[in-house]
Amino acid sequence: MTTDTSNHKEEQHQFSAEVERLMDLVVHALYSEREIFLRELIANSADATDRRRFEALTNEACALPATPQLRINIDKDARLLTISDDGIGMSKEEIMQNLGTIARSGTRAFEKELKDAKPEDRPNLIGQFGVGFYSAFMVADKVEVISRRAGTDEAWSWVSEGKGQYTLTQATRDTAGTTIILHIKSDADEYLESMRLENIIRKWADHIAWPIVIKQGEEEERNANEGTALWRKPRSEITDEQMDDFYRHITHLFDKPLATLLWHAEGVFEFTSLLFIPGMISPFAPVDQERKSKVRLHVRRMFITDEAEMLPAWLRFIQGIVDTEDLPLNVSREMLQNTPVLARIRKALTNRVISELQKLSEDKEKYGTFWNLFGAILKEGLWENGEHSESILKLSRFYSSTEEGLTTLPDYVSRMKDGQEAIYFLAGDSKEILSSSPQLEGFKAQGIEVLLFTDAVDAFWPDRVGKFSDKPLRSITQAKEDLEKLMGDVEYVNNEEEENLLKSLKEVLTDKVSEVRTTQRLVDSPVILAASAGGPDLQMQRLMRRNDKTMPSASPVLELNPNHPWIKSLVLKAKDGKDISEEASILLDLARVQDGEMPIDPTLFARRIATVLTGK
Ligand SMILES: Nc1ncnc2c1ncn2[C@@H]1O[C@H](COP(=O)(O)OP(=O)(O)OP(=O)(O)O)[C@@H](O)[C@H]1O
Repeated sequence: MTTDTSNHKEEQHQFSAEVERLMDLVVHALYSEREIFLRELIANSADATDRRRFEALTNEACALPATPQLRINIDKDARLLTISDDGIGMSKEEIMQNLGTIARSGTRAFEKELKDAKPEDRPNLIGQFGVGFYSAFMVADKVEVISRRAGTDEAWSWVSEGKGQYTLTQATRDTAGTTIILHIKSDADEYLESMRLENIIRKWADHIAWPIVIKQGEEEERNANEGTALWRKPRSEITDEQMDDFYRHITHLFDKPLATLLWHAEGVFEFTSLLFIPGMISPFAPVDQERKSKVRLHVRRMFITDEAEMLPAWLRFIQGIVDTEDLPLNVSREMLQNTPVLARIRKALTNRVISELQKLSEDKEKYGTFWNLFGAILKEGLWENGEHSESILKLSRFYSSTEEGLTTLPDYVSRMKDGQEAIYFLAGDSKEILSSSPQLEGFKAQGIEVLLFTDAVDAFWPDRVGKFSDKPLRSITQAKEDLEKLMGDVEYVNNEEEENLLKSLKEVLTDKVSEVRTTQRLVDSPVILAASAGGPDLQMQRLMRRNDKTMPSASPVLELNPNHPWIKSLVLKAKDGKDISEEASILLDLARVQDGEMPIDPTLFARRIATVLTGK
């Protein structure tokens, strides 16, 4: 492979300012770990080869050579380290785009993470921010890239010393692919030693499915990776370190997995899967809107796609790979959607993951960590209310009004009181708001446990699922009759003066509440909101309104505690024919605030309170 620049004009280009800053960061912050440049370049070459194989499915002009390889060549005298692949290559525009600008803008985020990360975690940040290529400048004072896009005849050479600018020249390359030539720095001799490079490859790139061959001077070419994909080995032959490295490689995370599942399925259909429950949430999760499983599908070790949705969306926190023998290498997109083989693998995987979670749940501490990270996602499966609902319900953990820490539904059921027919819950924004909510007062007084639902999805799934072990799930904001029943028939009849207050309040709040009534469920609080008869749970309505401001809502019921001194004084005020409209508004706003909602008009609310406190 030669660079023929004699007949071609050189073009000078400036790096974007972000690239320069990043290069500087990468080169300096990671200097002590500079061997990872090789991992990054090999990963890029392997990705490029995967992409070419995939593109060849629909475009014959991109077909791979018979034995695609990643080649590493060492020329000690010239101090050159060359990494060359048969990958997809880059056009001139792609070179400028990929090696001159930053795809994922985030220099500042990168800088911050680098500063916060422990030194041993820093190398993994590189992959995460997509700045791997620039790590070449840790060991090279000049880098040349010669690339020819598959399906084209044109090759381009990119050359840079990593300082502000690069040059582009038209070049020649016999076949499609990319060659990267590193002019090794004077203090980086070690990277001109084949043994050293082989060690790095064994450490970082052993799982790369494409053969990596290494050649030094006149020496024989040697295979540097075992070419056995890690997941194909028995667990006993994989060290924990290799496993953790592989986890970081495919997840782009920088911790250790919470749980690892290596499964060689044999029988009717054969596949291997290596799945991880991450120990952290990806920093990109909040911007990653795609609610889909990204588990990678391989066929006979070759990467095919990460869009085959190998697991249901509610297991999308699981990462890893599935490798099967039962599909052709040139599997088409359509096939990915329709083939019964994949449907069966998906089903088997889902069942296996669920049983793995059941196992994990025996370790209370670990499962607690898992639950805090991913419980909310898992519960989305309840909303689907499919065949796995029962299992997910058993795997679910909840806070409770009476128990320390997290509890389970079976445990709740075992604690249910005589005569208690339903499983009661209260949904809201946080455990703190919920555990001191006046909504609980009546149930507490009756010694009834209430589960505290704190995830947004909790406002929705109970309606879908309906019951657990034949016990209906019921929000206490909809449980007026239940509570009355539990309290026995101590029916409270309003006196005429109380009726009068209720009527006046209803007149003032006419368009904001559906009803004003007294309640016996409050002990210490004067007022509370309840769902209107047959209406949806209050938290569900709140969440829907937060999403869509124009959402019409069912007006709630305002319930008063007739035994509370403030309500008693209002009864008298109304009896004397005095204006109670200010108090009416305050009552409603207080009830809203208790549930973690805003007053209808916060400023007016503040003013009203100030006025009342001033005694005017
Ligand atoms: N050998 C190669 N063949 C083809 N394209 C390449 C090659 N090396 C790099 N590129 C292109 O340059 C881009 C930038 O590479 P870089 O290593 O900086 O980041 P990345 O690969 O996108 O991110 P990450 O390091 O997280 O994988 C790649 O996305 C790819 O498009």
